[in-house]
Amino acid sequence: MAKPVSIEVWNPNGKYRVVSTKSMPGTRWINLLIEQDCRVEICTQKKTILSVEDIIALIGDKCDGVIGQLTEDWGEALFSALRRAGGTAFSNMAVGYNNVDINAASKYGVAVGNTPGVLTETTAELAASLSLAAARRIVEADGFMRAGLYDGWLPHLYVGNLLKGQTVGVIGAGRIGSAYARMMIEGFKMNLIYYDLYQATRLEKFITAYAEFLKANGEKPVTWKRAASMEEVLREADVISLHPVLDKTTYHLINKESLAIMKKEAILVNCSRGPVVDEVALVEHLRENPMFRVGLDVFEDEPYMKPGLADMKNAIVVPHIASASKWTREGMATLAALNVLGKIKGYPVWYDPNRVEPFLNENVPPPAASPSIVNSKTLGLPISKL
Ligand SMILES: NC(=O)c1ccc[n+]([C@@H]2O[C@H](COP(=O)([O-])OP(=O)(O)OC[C@H]3O[C@@H](n4cnc5c(N)ncnc54)[C@H](O)[C@@H]3O)[C@@H](O)[C@H]2O)c1
Ligand SMILES: O=C(O)[C@H](O)CO
Repeated sequence: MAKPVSIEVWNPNGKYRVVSTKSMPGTRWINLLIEQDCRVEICTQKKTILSVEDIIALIGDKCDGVIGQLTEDWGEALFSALRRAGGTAFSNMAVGYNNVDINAASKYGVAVGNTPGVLTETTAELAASLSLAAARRIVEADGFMRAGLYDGWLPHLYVGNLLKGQTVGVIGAGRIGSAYARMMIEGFKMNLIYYDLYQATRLEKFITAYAEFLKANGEKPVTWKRAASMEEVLREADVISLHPVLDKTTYHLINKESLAIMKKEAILVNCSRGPVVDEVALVEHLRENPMFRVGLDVFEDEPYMKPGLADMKNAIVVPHIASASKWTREGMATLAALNVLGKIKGYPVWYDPNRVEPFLNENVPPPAASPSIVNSKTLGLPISKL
């Protein structure tokens, strides 16, 4: 028998019981649920990662829907428990849902929501920050200053790379990968090479138009190329940023062999998911190639780092904060709550998960729809015509 889990309750007399496994930023998401007759229970347990047993205890005997986190293992055990409690709705407070077994959810008739779009620019900005920090050795230089080692300007002190005119490589040019590419191209006039299973048509059009603009103003135009293979990107790019989903095709996409074909002074950034990179191979590569630099927001065995990584001066590491801006995190909470609410109330699924802005305007009520349900087709859920 699992121990009871501590909770905070809002609107105790609400008809529908919605559980959030974590406190989430802002209050709009709570208010939206309360306005629609939900009793909201927020787990207040002082434990960062909840176990399956903890969550089963939270679900209890009657639960209509759950808002969960990417650190939780949402599989057979949790979806069957949710279904037994009468629940049909779950949403990750994240766009990535590799922690969720979609087949198990669909088997129990549970809709699975995620939070696309609201975090695109915020995440791309962190990838751009890591790219810059690595190129200009900002973290190393900051440590040097704080250690009191600076005793005057020197021609060789913390010399890094100029991004202008270099090539940025993007693996996975979806929402975030494309936003990052635009930042690096428009901001730093880099050239692009990308690899994705699909053509990034809008991105290509943007760069073509930007190149025309530069040319018309007497500047060197930027260029773009869609690579036929990921290896082509790795060979040619000076800065490579990883933005694919994590699935069987992308697990250890970056490994000993792929690292070996990258330029010795390349920069690698990962703001996707840790297991996209073989971290043991990466530590080895960083050790053998001191001019190779890496910026990591995610780790293979999160929250842990593989042995040796923390000692590498050519690595910048931050704790999975790519989507951590106030506006984005509040928006993610709102989208996750509305995913769950929409299913409970029998609303349709929003017609385009790439256009979620109408749900984020605090001055008007959100559309009566679930913003993004990833198994909507399998469950045969109706799509909004709004
Ligand atoms: N670090 C963070 O805090 C953070 C924040 C947001 C998202 N993410 C991660 O970023 C991922 C991408 O988010 P998004 O909104 O851009 O999703 P998206 O679906 O718009 O983009 C993912 C892209 O990856 C491509 N892809 C899939 N398999 C591939 C493969 N084998 N090789 C190359 N490309 C492949 C897809 O075609 C797609 O274009 C999420 O799934 C999540 O895991 C991390
Ligand atoms: O997938 C996601 O959304 C992130 O990892 C957290 O923002």
